[in-house]
Amino acid sequence: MTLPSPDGTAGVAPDAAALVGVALPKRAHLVRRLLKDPTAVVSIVLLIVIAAASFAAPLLTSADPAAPSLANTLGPPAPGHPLGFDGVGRDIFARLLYGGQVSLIGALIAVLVAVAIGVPSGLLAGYAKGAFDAVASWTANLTMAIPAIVILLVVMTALGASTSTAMIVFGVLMSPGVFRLVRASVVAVREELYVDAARVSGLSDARIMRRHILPVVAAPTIIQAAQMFGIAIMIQAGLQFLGIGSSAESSWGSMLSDAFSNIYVAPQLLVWPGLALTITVSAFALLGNALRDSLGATAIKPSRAARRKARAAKSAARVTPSAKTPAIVLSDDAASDDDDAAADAATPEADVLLVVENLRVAYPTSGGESVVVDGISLTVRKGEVVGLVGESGSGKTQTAFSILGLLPPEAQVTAHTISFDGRQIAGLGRNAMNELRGRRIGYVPQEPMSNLDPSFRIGFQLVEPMRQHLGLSKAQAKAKALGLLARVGINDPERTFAAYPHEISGGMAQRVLIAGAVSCDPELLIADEPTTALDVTVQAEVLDLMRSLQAEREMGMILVTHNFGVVADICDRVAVMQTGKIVETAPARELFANPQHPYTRMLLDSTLEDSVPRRALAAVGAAATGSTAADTTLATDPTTPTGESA
Ligand SMILES: Nc1ncnc2c1ncn2[C@@H]1O[C@H](COP(=O)(O)OP(=O)(O)OP(=O)(O)O)[C@@H](O)[C@H]1O
Repeated sequence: MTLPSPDGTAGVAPDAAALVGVALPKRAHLVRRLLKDPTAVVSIVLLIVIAAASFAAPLLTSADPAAPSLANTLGPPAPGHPLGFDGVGRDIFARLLYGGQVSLIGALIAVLVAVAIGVPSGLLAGYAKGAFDAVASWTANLTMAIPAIVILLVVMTALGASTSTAMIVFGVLMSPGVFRLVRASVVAVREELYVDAARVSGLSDARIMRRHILPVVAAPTIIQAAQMFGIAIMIQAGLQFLGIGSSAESSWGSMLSDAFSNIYVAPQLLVWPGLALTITVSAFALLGNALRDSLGATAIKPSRAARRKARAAKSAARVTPSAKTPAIVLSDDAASDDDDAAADAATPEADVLLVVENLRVAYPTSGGESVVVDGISLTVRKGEVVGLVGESGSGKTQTAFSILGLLPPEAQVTAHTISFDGRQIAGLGRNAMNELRGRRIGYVPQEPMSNLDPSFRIGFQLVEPMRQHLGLSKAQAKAKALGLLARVGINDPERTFAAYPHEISGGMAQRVLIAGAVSCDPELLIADEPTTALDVTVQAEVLDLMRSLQAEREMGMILVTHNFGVVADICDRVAVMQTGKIVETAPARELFANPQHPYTRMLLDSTLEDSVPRRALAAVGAAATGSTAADTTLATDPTTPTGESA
């Protein structure tokens, strides 16, 4: 007896696995594509005819499929009995039609049970991971390891020979296949940056699941369900053939059984149930294949290059914000240090927006721990732009993610304080952080393309957080989104609003993300290398946009960068990071004029050394950005070293 393989990659739906991570296209597109595929059309027509004939059986024949007649035993076709009689004189045509009902309903029961168990458990296990995932995966493996036929025999013996019971049990036995496939789909998609972005924008887990995860899970599940239908029909016929199941029911399996008992005298009895089974099962298999082709071809996937870039960015940062965030342990002297930090700011405390004091982030290693942020302190005032500068691996992103509460669960985070607008946010629960992220703290990521969900239009992705955080109606949120798109310099906001991410350029995508980040009027914006992934000609424009948005909204801003050109262009104050420590903090002008720390001098030297100042690209560009020629050179021609610091 064939059951779905444990990993969902062979057995019931070998090809469904290829669709892991692929979103379900719009229904109209799918139907149109299916109708263009002759295989799909033939299989759908066949299935409709079979289902219609089965369920219209009382209209098509007046014969009783279960009434034996010794006088008609193995009788030939007769008026009203077009296919003749079986070994006990029952009408074959009636049995064939009513048998179709039993087969289709039985298969439907099995598939519904498998999907009802497999989909929710797979979603939960893949999304939440942890203990539930471990227990569910273990249970699925165990269930797959037990021979289905043995379980069916035991259950049927204990509960009675009913086809429905057998199919419910079979559905339970098939559910691990669905579970594995759904779990794999969820695991694949939850690692996508656009899911991280949705989390950063403060969307709840339920919404992320419904909007971003479920559409991706739907495609492979539908394909697998089509394949499971065929298998369930075969299994059900097999059980009936073996005599397991109700003998009062007409079924294709029991017709086969009867045909085998009379194989030497009336071998033609095999033809009708054999044909019915072959055609129905083949139609389901062909439909599954056609669905796979249609879903695979129409699904909108991020380009390979975008995926490669996203992977590279992820492995460089090795940060995977997860649904679970590590608890931030507050040091005992939190209150007093909080005050100290605010005092350090040398401005009235009312101006202080963010205070980070003595933040430390470490990861367990085989030999102990690796400290990636080592006791840093940072203050951001209202309306101030603080640059966090340092070479690759110095801990900038880890610092930003600590503030956003997005470090992976294995991170060990301690801090005297992380306070936002006077409120301690270190160690806040997920819901409380969701209230802050996206609403009061915006985030602009490094990888514009990967942070937009490829299966949703731009407009939808902009509107959703505004509706959730600001309680706007659809129309209000759309109006605001269009205004924002225009504000961030997108020429045709309506067109971009209606576009999918693959239909816009990287520069436009970054503008869209900036629009999204400021859409709920945050007081603090954290921008993690927002121009790194962009073409140099677009970098200056995007920086200019960020600077003007920041000024007009008086947002505090942390700008993570390794580019001193960007710092010169936009930052009021700069904190220089080296191997997890802040080695120097100074107003930007002072830092450039008189760097104190040797590491800062080294970074500045390596940025400026030997670089030939270029003329501004065009007077318009310089005027637009308000930059000097030297600024433009710095901003567009960075030569900052990128070696991993120890
Ligand atoms: N999950 C993790 N486990 C162990 N180490 C990690 C993890 N995530 C990040 N790190 C390490 O933390 C250090 C700081 O990483 P971080 O991403 O903050 O650097 P960065 O200064 O932002 O660099 P870049 O400019 O390349 O993004 C790096 O050495 C990185 O390898």
